[in-house]
Amino acid sequence: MAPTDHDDEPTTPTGADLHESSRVQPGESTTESTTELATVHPLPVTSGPAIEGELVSEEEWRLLTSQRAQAAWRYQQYRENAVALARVTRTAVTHDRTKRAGKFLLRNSVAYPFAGAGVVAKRWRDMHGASRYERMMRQAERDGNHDRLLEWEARDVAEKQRRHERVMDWVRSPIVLAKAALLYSVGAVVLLLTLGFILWIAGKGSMLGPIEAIVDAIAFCIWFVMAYGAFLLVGGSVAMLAYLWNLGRTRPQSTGWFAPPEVVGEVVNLTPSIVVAALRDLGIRVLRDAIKSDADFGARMLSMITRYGPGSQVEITLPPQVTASQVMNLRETLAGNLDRKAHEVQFERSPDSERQVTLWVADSGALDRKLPDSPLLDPDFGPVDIYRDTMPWGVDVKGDPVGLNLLQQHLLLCGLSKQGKTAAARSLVLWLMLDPSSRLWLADLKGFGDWSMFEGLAEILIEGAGAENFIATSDMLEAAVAEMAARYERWRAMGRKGDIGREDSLPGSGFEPLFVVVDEVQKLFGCAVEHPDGGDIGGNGKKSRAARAAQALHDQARAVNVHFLEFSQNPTNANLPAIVREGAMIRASLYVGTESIARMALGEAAVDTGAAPHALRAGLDRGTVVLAPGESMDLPNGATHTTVRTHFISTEQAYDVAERATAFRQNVAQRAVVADERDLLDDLAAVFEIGEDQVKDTDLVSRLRKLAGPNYASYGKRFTGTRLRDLCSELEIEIKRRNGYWYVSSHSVFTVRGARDASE
Ligand SMILES: Nc1ncnc2c1ncn2[C@@H]1O[C@H](COP(=O)(O)OP(=O)(O)OP(=O)(O)O)[C@@H](O)[C@H]1O
Repeated sequence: MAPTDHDDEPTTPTGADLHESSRVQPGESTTESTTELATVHPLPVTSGPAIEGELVSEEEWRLLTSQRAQAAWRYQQYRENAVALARVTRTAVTHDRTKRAGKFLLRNSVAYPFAGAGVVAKRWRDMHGASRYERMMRQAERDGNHDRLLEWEARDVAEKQRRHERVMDWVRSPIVLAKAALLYSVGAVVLLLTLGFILWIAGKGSMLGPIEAIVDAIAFCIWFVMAYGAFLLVGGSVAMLAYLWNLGRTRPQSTGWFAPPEVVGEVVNLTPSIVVAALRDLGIRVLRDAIKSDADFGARMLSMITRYGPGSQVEITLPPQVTASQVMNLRETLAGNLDRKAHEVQFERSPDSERQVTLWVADSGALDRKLPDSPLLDPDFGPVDIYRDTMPWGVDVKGDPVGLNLLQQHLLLCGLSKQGKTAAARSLVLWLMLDPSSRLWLADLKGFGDWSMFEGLAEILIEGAGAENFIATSDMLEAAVAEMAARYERWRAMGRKGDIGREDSLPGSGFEPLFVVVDEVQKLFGCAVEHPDGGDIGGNGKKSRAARAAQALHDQARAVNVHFLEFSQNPTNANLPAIVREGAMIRASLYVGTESIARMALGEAAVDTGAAPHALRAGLDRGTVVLAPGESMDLPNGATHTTVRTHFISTEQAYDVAERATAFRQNVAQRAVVADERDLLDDLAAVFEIGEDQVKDTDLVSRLRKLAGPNYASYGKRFTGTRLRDLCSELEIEIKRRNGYWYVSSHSVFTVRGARDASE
């Protein structure tokens, strides 16, 4: 009961009440008898016995007896109610569901119909104005197509003339129209009277019958419109609104703030409108104008958007006067427009056209997911055969494993300090050592123990900076040049020609794969130390002993199984001469500070086509390398580079792998290269995805490799798109060429396999 409520009904006192009332009389102080429990206030009863006894607190008593306390209590209740109401309202209004529902309502009731009206207005302007002609003329002018420009100019003039004549017709027409109306009316009356006369003669009606019938019909129409006009109006308006809503909903441009939830914030899939809007807002005027003036709002620039790994991919054909490089230079802006970070946006410019670019956009945060462990850490991994296997360095951003062919390739890996260069480089050398036939000469010019696990495995191990070590490293390079020359001589003396094969390079053959590795190589080329035998060690000219030796190795060592692997911090012209940089076939870079350093690390071609180690995040993308593998690896779609998240192998784990490599060498009997036989037809049938009609040959090669695993030699590094096509031709599987790419037909694969199975 509220404190101000009263119960006017007299209540019958119970025995206990009476007993109590007999002890406590009104006006009597009861303090003494009740001090232990509570203060008893006598209720203001004027006469008669107490009808009820109740224990109340001081506050309750005030509420029962004081008007002011009751008013204060009421106000407090109002305040609490108001605060609760405000809180509930705020929660409800700011709740995600309310926002979504609000956006849904506004989108469907306002944004779509208005957008649809915009489309109709644009179409109307196009149909009735000169804007279409002007747009086409501007486009032709941009394309430099003068014939088309003149043609559209002529059409524009003709259309303007036609429109002028129509306007003049309207000026002249009122008198003509009035005359015509009068003539038609008189004619109609005469006709109806004639008809009436015939009917009257025939005794079938009155003379004015037909005229009366026409008047009745007109009266009925007026009545119908007056009676049902409201329905017609509402029906027509609803149909019109539905038409505008549908037009607005299906146009490719986003409705901005009103857009459905999947196209703002944490975007998972790309939609054409998002890509077009992101391109439009890049700040390239020509691109923006081309999109705005396009009847399709720029959607025609895009191919179908497809899922690829943990992201989506789309091919973009830019309008004339816009180049892929212009867009790639605005990587950060584009990434921001797509609600992504720069490293989550990958470009591959088509080798065939400056205006074609493939854009891959990672799902938000997908590139920060944990990588699987390196296969090298599996205690059962190895021994490897570098003639057969590829090095499982990591996975590319699209989630495909990257296997690097390191045989007869020189390699350069660069990166800013503390980005994981040593770890990424060391995993390569660990893998090489898991082939018992590989030999290693190693110089670590930092000497912090990062490479000490190779003691016992490396025939030469130099650790530490300082003049002595620079001299020793320079000697090591020159010794490698001498070894190279000796191998050539021996090979010639043996009367052999052509490549050195696996059988020729077994341990003890003298042609074992030799890997000459220098970590922190920039110190060597940047040093100002003179060799005791004369000449500078560092420098970038012809006088530099180290640079001369490196160049000689790059030029000729590959063919005789001598490899040069360099790992360098921030390369500059001073510490990594161009003649040394350019000789490496495989080039890779971790995060570097600027595009110009990226160019030194990876070369102009890779950066020009979109490779961007400078777009990686310092510290966050440790171990992520942008790889330009040259011809050592078939990249899908003929790409020049890929981004690899390398598997991390810690220093302790590196010791375990090195121990395993040592054990393999102890029982060095070269294992036979036995490969399980696989069936290409079955494998091809397995790698086509449901609904795929045809797939590029190089994509199939990647998929087959993934299917068979890194140890299956037949799908190893020599298994290229060309090889696959040859095998398909032998099996009579249909291959087609389109836009410069080769495609294998899935239908043909299944048909050939079905025929084979039936004949078996
Ligand atoms: N792939 C990786 N994932 C996570 N952390 C890594 C990865 N690679 C390296 N790191 C960590 O980054 C730190 C630096 O690694 P590393 O020594 O390999 O870098 P660096 O580029 O060689 O540095 P510096 O050139 O200064 O020697 C190490 O503490 C290592 O634990």
